[in-house]
Amino acid sequence: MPDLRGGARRSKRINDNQETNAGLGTTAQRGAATRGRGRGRGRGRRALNQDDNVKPVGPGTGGRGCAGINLPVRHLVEQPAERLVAVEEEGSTSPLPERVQLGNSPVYMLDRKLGKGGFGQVYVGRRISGGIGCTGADAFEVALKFEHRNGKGCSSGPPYEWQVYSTLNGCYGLPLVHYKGQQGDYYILVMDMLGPSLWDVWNSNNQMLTEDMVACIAVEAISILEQLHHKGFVHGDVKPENFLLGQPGTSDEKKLYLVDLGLASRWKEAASGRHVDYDQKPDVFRGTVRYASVHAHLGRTGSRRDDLESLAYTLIFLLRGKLPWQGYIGENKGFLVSKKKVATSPEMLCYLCPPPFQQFFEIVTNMKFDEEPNYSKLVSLFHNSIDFNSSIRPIQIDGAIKMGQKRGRELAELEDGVQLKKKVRLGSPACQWITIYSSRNPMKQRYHYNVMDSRLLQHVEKGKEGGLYISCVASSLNLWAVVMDAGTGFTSQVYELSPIFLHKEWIMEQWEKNYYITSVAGASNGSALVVMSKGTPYTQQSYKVSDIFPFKWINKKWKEGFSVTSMTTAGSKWGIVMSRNAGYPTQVVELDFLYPSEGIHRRWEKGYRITSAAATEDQAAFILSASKRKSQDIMQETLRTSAFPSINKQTAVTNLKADVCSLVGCHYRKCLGVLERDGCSFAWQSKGSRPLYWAEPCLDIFLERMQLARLCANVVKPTPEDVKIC
Ligand SMILES: Nc1ncnc2c1ncn2[C@@H]1O[C@H](COP(=O)(O)OP(=O)(O)OP(=O)(O)O)[C@@H](O)[C@H]1O
Repeated sequence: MPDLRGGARRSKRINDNQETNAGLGTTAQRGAATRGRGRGRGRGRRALNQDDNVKPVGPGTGGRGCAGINLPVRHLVEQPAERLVAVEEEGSTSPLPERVQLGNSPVYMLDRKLGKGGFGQVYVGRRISGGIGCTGADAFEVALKFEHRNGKGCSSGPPYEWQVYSTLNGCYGLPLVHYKGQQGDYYILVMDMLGPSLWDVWNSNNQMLTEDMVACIAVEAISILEQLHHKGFVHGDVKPENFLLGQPGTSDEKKLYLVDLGLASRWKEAASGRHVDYDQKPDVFRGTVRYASVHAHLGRTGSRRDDLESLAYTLIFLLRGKLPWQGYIGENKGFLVSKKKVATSPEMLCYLCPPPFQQFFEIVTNMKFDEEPNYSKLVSLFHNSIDFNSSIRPIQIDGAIKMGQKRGRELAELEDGVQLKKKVRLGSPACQWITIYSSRNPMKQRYHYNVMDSRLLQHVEKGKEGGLYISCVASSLNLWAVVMDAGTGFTSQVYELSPIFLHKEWIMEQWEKNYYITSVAGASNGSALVVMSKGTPYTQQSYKVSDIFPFKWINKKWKEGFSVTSMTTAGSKWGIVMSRNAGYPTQVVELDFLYPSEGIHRRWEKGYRITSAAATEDQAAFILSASKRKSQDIMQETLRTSAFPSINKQTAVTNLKADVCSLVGCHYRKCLGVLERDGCSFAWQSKGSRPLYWAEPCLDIFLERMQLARLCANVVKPTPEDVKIC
């Protein structure tokens, strides 16, 4: 994941972060290319093209928080990645106005500084005359938030936060905004003045808060978020610095407020009331690295679950004084932090915290993208930590009390709910095969696995004799898995097993002969198996080797009309092959530390199907494509197993409980299942809810093998009409 690691480096070394291209062309043009002159990517060129356009931007560079200061990375949705990087210095050195008057507002004199974030500076504004009370439009002191017109949030006009405040003004738990306008070089918000932030309180309390206090913060923060979510927004930057108490010495001094709506976004569309669509853009990060949800690190569209996950980190931080991912520095800080978040089990994270905090964390990290949080259930978790009948509390919990009518009942239901859900963060990595099965017309197919280098030729030659071509290759523990089948449409095929990942000279030689890469696998020792075929629809091809998942490069090539057609890894290196005319009008990527089950299901629902997959020890990436054909017609399922899913493993189809992946076997565009015995293979597939089978070479063998197949989940004995003889 390039942007999480934040730093594909420019490289002149062959096979390191290199992009190599090929296309159909004349011999003369090819000649030019091999002499290293051709850089064009248009038709007719085959040129070596070092990639000089992948630069570090995004989550990895995003979390630039200095020690103690957690500055957010902010941008508007859909802005290009290049514009996402937070700049810490103030937008300008223009002096702030000494007096502020916006429209018909009172005149305020600038007084002491209240705080400063990555985007604005906040000062006390004291009315030069009149004023009553501490809050409200007539208050004699207000908070003035200044953002310079050249500041990073104001490139296209007033800060985005203004729009959000316009919609949300008056929402429970948010400070009231009384005036807004531009004066000189500054956009200025006039709002109620508040007191110290939870960060300040934590700091002045020996960097530790009591359970009682944090439990009160928890329930009140949940109720504030509920109100905000109810209005259709998510906050997007929940952290101790953004929770403020009321002014000291006033009746609001123990009241909790949430400030800074600069990263707020809609989870619900204003017009239709529908939940916004799921998407993942791995080069987009919004939030503050220390408290951001893992989904936010991965560039997924923000939704209600993300605010709650950030709240969980906030609470644990206030209680324990530290989070396990503090202390990372450098340009890949974002990647390291998100990796650590996934690798930290709830038990480790909540060590020494009272049980409700762990339960809260487990519930919110289990939530689906569009799941409606059960706020009152979440509040009820802290029921035993707070004396709801006492009026003396470290933090007012008026909001939580109002919403808490159902607490008793919810608490009982909660017990089951917590236990039923599976854990998403195991804290330890696992090693898995991920096999992708797609329905398609009957055809002959064969697979070999645990193949040593020296045995590869023998298997491939045998398949070739039977008219099969390699359709898919993968590697585990330096052994190869090869799928060969009769339905590839290839007319000729070559392959090379090379100690180099990927062997450019050989690939370019084959490109010269009009072969295109059709599958590729890298082993952990760095060697690679590259298969190149004739008879593909491709007209041009380009590949890239990178130390990080090269999303930016992929994105760039998508815009040039290429699609990802093969993908693999060797150790931590990625190898991506992209081709023109692959027949995929659109592609999306799912990238995660775990198998991204929810994302894949959401993409499936939208008609995408997995067409490439690869994984390093840290990350798994899936490319899903919308096909020109109705891709909804192709059924697809994935299988995760600890060993290659050979016959015996078929029984485990629905019983797998594995969660973390680090190996990928990709077996796609094929049948739903493949069984093989005595050199013969047969496949089963299901159509709709009714299973359909075919077998070769004859029905008897098929039926005998069904004894095995019947062990498979969802497989029933076929009726004669179901059976087609090949
Ligand atoms: N209404 C207020 N009353 C008192 N202090 C405030 C108020 N609003 C903000 N502050 C102080 O100013 C700081 C910065 O404000 P805010 O978070 O809105 O700015 P920002 O630049 O958008 O911050 P960030 O970098 O977190 O996005 C807050 O952390 C807080 O300490």
